Amino acid sequence: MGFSASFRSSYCDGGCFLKVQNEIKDSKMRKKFVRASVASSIKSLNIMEIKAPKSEKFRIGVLGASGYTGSEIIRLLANHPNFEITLMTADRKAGQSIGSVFPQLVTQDLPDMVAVKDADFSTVDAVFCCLPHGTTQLSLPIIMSFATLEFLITGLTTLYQDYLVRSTRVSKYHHRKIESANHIVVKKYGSELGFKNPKPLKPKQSLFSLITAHFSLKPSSVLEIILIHKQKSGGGEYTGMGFSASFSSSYFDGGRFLKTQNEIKDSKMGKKLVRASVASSIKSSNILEIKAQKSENFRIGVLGASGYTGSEIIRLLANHPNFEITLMTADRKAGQSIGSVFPQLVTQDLPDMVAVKDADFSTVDAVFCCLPHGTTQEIIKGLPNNLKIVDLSADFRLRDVGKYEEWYGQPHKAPDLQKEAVYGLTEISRREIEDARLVANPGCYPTSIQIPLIPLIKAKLIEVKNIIIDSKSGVSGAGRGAKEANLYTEIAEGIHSYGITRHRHVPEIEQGLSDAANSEVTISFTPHLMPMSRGMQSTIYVEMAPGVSIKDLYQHLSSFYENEEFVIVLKKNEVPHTRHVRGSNYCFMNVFPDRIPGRAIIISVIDNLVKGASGQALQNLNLMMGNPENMGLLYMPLFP
Ligand SMILES: NC(=O)C1=CN([C@@H]2O[C@H](COP(=O)(O)OP(=O)(O)OC[C@H]3O[C@@H](n4cnc5c(N)ncnc54)[C@H](OP(=O)(O)O)[C@@H]3O)[C@@H](O)[C@H]2O)C=CC1
Ligand SMILES: CC(=O)N[C@@H](CCC(=O)OP(=O)(O)O)C(=O)O
Repeated sequence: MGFSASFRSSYCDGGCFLKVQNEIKDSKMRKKFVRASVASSIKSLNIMEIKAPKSEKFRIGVLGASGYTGSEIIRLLANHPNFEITLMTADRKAGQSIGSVFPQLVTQDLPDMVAVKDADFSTVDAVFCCLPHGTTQLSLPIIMSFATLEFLITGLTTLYQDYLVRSTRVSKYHHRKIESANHIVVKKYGSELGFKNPKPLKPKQSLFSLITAHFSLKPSSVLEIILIHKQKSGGGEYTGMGFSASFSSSYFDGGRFLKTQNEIKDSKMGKKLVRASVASSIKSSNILEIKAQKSENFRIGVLGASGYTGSEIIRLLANHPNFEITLMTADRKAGQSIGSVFPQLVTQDLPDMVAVKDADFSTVDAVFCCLPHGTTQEIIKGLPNNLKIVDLSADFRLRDVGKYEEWYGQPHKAPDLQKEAVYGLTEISRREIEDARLVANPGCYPTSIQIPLIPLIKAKLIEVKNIIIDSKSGVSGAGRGAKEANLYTEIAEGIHSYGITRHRHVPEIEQGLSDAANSEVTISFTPHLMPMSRGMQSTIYVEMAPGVSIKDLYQHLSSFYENEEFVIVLKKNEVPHTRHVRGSNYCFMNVFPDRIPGRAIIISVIDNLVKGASGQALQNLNLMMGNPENMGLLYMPLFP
């Protein structure tokens, strides 16, 4: 699978993208090639219905789920197509839910953690053992005592390797395990050394000594050893996985594990249901063979690909099943490759960036416009009018052209287009966005503020006077352009307010809140720059309407956003943190009583580059192109 990330399912039937459950049920999907990666956390769509039956899944246990490597396994498996977590253990935190221990995983529907001694290993086919060394040896016998479990363990602790590999006292049971393995993969520092058809171990000989002798390695070598066993039930085989970040891809053809290119080619995979986790960046594999046809994709342009929001679009689209980037523009960096401008994207096979004036827009169906405000109106005016456009700049957000000129200090260069633009706060304006050609993606501060306030104002639960908003942003909010004010020395080790009473997001926020209230709303808004690269928090102080309680606000927000994929009202008293939404499209929020009677404090957090910009933009383009709204967006937050 791709890096750190999330896959969504795409179901393609002869090039026609399937939207509704019935279409999918009626399609020939079960016989045809399908490029599917199934997310486990889809709430609002009917995709659950078309998930493969449970019997096709492997049930996974995570021992030590309350630790960092355990939670990273959970993050990665959130989008794994056929590994489903059915058991999680913890020690001090046994009995707790994953969301209470790792709020960034609150969206995952998982069992509570139990103590290892209480775990029922008959509910799993494989385990990731993420326990501290010194405890692992004690835990493994408990697991191994379940004879029915044809288990495979990827040791995340050195001690596990000690136990299975270095120990001179390999038990008969382990001898049997090793000998029955029909393939052993040995890795050193991530590189595969190979090692097939293991020779039988002599009594008391450790596997480690066998391997080090075989490869002439020093006895001190640290190796990762993966045993591949034939699976007793189901007739297939399964493979172990590497250390938490390196997943092996699995190709199943009628339950059979495909190993070589020829086997893949010769298989009936082209006609059968294939559940594949497709890596975009694995060069050595032949996954490209089974990627969906290019013609089934929408061709996407990214204008301003060399900026922060542009590169975030590229990161998100790397795992999007039917949006393919065919055009990218830059200004100063025109002519360069994406890998030279953003080395973290070097694995992406993308066209070089060109200047907007040299771009061939006949090669795209839709564009994300990630340009500075002030440059965007003219550029969008010049685009072919069959293109769908999501504009991330502020140039089309204000309906009142006069207000734009007043707050942005320049004339509006495309007032006609302004009439057509739909303001893209997805959860609020979904219907209009679906039919729009040009969507003005909201600013990051306005997103974090309007998501909690609009439902409360519409329901008349809060007063519209005296709304005080204190917001804080990471520095990426200011873009990648070099500015003295954004030097490390200017922003590290301190915070400061800016744009007090005159920040250009004021009219945008007031526009949205006034629409909700059906009357003019004026706010107090003070943004702050924080010494962090991403993240945004808005702390909002409001006066409740007469007779309204905190409970009413909480209940209304909870029910308003109950079926929303990306807006999460946390449990009572839980404080939203920016670090719990980092890299994801989630908005976490909560409501707290103020000490002043009748007032409430609302806190909402987003990642300014994702829900505050590129993630919401992708949500919008998904809607405009008829995709499920969450497609390509189920990246779990990156924490720590
Ligand atoms: N950063 C954030 O958190 C958010 C930003 N936004 C908005 O999204 C837009 C993009 O922001 P961001 O990515 O941060 O900005 P960056 O400054 O990081 O990137 C700007 C991009 O536009 C290109 N560009 C600059 N000037 C011109 C021009 N005159 N003609 C054509 N291309 C040009 C740059 O090319 P080159 O690198 O070659 O100079 C670069 O690709 C802005 O309007 C911003 O306000 C919205 C929400 C949040
Ligand atoms: C930290 C920082 O400088 N943030 C930007 C807002 C980023 C954003 O969302 O602005 P757009 O309206 O351009 O989309 C600012 O205050 O101007």
